[in-house]
Amino acid sequence: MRNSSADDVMMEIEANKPQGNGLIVGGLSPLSETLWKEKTNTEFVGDVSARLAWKDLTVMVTLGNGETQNVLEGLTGYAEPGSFTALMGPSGSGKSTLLDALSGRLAANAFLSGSILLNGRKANLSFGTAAYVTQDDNLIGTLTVRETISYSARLRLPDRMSRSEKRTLVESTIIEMGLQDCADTVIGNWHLRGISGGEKRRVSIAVEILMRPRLLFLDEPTSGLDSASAFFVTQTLRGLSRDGRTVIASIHQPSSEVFELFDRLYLLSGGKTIYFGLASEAYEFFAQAGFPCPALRNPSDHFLRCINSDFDKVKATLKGSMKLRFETNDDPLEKITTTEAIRTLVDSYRTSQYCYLANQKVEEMSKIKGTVLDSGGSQASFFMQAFTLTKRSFVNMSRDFGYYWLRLVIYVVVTVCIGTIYLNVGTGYSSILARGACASFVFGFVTFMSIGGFPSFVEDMKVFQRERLNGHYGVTAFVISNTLSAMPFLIMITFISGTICYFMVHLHPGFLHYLFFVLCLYASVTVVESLMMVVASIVPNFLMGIIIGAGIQGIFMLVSGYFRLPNDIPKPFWRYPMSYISFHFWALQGQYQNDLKGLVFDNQTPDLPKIPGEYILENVFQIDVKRSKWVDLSVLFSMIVTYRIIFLIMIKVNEDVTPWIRGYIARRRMQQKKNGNQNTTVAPYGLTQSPSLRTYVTAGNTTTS
Ligand SMILES: Nc1ncnc2c1ncn2[C@@H]1O[C@H](COP(=O)(O)OP(=O)(O)OP(=O)(O)O)[C@@H](O)[C@H]1O
Repeated sequence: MRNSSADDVMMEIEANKPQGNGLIVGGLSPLSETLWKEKTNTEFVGDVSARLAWKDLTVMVTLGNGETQNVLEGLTGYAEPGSFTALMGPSGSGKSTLLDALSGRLAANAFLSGSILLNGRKANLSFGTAAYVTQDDNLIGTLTVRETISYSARLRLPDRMSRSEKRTLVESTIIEMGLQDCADTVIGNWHLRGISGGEKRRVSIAVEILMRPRLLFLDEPTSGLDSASAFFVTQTLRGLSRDGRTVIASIHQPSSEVFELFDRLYLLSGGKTIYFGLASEAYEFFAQAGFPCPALRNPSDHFLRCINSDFDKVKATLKGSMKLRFETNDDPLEKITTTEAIRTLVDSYRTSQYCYLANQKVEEMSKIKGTVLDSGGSQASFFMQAFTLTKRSFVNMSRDFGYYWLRLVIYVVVTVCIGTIYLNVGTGYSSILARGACASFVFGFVTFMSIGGFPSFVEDMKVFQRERLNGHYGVTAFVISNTLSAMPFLIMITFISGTICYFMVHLHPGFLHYLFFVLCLYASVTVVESLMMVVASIVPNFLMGIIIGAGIQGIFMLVSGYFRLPNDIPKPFWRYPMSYISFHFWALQGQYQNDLKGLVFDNQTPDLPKIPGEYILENVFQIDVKRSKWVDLSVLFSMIVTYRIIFLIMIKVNEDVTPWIRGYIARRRMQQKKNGNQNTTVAPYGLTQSPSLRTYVTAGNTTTS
């Protein structure tokens, strides 16, 4: 069977190959060519298009009880430059798994056998070699479409590329994706009305095609869109493929207009191939197999109707006249079960010319060793990445009312309340405890409110995970930018609220005392932020994260030395190490000294001598007065650094160690099951674990498909 339309396209691309200056770049538009030239100093670049082939691909997953399940079984297929391949099948047929297997993103409990070849070589596609557009549009809601694409360009394009060149690339991408009309509209979030779902999807695609990747994977790019938006998105994808790119997308339920845009169709059911070939010939295949598409039925609906075994359950539950109507219908599908139809179609495909041609083509493709495509990840320097991320994050924080502005309002209100309650606290006998309680409330409850930023951290983490997996920037640049961008807001919030509190309560007078108080408040709030970032990297669900963060802070508060005096805190666990780990402990110790040292307080009765602050510190609050309060402050700052380092380590662990451990556990379970029950299916010979990042990327969405 000849692929006439794809061949025509290929000829067109061949004819358009730019030549000259000894440089030959295959199948690229002038813009794409610029990027590839930027990437290499070699005289001869060669054909950089991506030919992807997969042979006998089997994916087996281990379930919680150690049982195994084949999600994909012996799939063979290919995707060529200049063509748009659609993966279709009923829910649970393995579309996402095939896409994940091809892009190197399988879950840790999934094991892969067979081969995946990119340009005739074993493929290793993780971190940016291929672009992957996920189902969820994890974009920053406060940025406009143009800003989103521009920041992405600055994050990844080489530093030596001029600003005007970068701008040209951004503008051309906006035009390519048909986003001109909404270029200056914000993406939108919970309080900002933004662009439509279809436009969001196109922005997600625009960001991924900026670096002109040769291979583009998309997981259900049309899901949740109305038919017009779905058509527009699909047409854009087809347009992208015509630029010499290889585009593979899983599509759930395409309309007939959308279906007509597919070049090739990979139809799956229960992890088996039902059909692979030209989309336009699927109609003929189904007719040959005994399931012709009835007149007036959308072909894609018909194909999915034939292979969706859920229809058996629907038929079984239909009673009476409806059932009779089915049985008297001429449609062959109404006479047999879907399971039987699937079996017939799988067998028909295996013995068909389509299968024969696909195998032959894959054999051919595996013999030709083409260009090794390097990572399509960032080409910007570390400093450029860190600078751009800091700026982007700062802009987002300043525009998102819920990030810091709302907190500023609450902090001001709460500190005015504190100021009113402890107004001019003085140096009377009763003010000794009042000062202690005031400090405890400020460093306990006021810092606790920083937990309110957690939902925003979770959103940031989702964007980071998407961008990280597509190789946009490194972990260190993200951690540094995150720390720097929040700094001005935290300084503003803590200095404004700290100043209100300090002057209303009339704490120990003197500039250094004031400075210490606000610095201590700033450090404590930043420690809480850093702690919550660590929590966000472990528990990306915002409700669970807030509960865990609140729990940790509650425990820290208990051992701060206010609710139980330091010497009375039970040893060894609560006193050592818990009170030393608690930032409240250091903040309170420092502030008590800052406030009381040097002051003299009235005694219980006027005839008794006045009480020096040092005496109170040592005997009432059990504070070590020999230790400088600045030491306490330095400990708080070192905690910020420590938590940020833990945050960085946790991200690295999530990326590298967790999938490895999960894979190891899955193997162990499988082995144990095998030992306990010889009949259980176990990994066939040659099954290898795939490079795994899928759990990591989906963790934020609490789904694995
Ligand atoms: N890592 C995994 N662990 C356990 N089961 C898995 C795993 N990955 C996939 N599966 C199972 O394999 C089957 C195919 O899943 P997959 O997500 O690939 O289907 P799909 O065709 O993309 O479905 P949908 O259209 O609903 O997203 C499902 O039954 C799913 O539960």
